[in-house]
Amino acid sequence: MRVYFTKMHGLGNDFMVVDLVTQRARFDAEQIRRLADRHFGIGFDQLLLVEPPRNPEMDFRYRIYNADGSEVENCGNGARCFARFVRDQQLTHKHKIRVETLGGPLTLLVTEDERVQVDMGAPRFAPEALPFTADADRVLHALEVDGERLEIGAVSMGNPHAVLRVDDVDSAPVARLGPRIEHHPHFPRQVNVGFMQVASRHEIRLRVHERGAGETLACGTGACAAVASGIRQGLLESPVTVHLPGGSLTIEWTGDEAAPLLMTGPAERVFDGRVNLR
Ligand SMILES: N[C@H](CCC[C@H](N)C(=O)O)C(=O)O
Repeated sequence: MRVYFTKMHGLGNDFMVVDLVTQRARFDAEQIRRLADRHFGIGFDQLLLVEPPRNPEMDFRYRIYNADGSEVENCGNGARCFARFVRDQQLTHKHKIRVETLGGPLTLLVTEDERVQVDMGAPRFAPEALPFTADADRVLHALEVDGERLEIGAVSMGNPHAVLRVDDVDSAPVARLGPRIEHHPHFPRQVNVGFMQVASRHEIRLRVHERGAGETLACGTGACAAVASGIRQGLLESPVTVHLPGGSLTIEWTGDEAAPLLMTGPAERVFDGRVNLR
């Protein structure tokens, strides 16, 4: 089966985007893993499938799969690329786009300069929202990893995030601790792991070891989770510029736990392609 796709990225977090409004195709986990491979396939961090909405009040549904084939609830950089894609493909002419995701509804605003602002919804700190095995909702949780006692912020942005404060992201033990926390038994559905260096009250540096994809050049939901945890700890004030290896995002949040986080950043097209699915 021949399928047309577009390769896109948000600050280097890269995606294969497929229009399933005008095309028909089915992707299983094995196929996704093969397509995600950067030597034997197309290569991407996540696959984004654009579908008609199930709820008539929404404009689209978009499904997100990690490179390991797992379906996930939310993808911040992916949401910006999705918004750019549906307008470029003439699937909509709206500037305000409502979309269904596994993690809940999102509202995307495409600005005149083609930047995209995403209402990422409110953060959730209750451990069961991630899910995370903990006795109570805390600003910081103790987590034992290979005999080391860590303190983490636990935040759900629809998808689960553990946020670890470090003095210097460049020397942070991302490769060693990322996978160990991702697969820690206290995270029954695994977890994305953010390593946050506080540069000022309005600026952080961040690296993210992503669940199901490894360290990526940027993570939108990870940026939101780090800012939410940092503001809740009294370390940060909105707006916060988040410097990731692939570039910077602006995150706004009033600190009211019912209020949504707003994320603004770029979305780039790289190339269009065609692939034959088995
Ligand atoms: N790896 C994430 C999904 C992609 C999130 C990231 N690419 C973003 O921009 O938010 C998870 O398993 O929850």
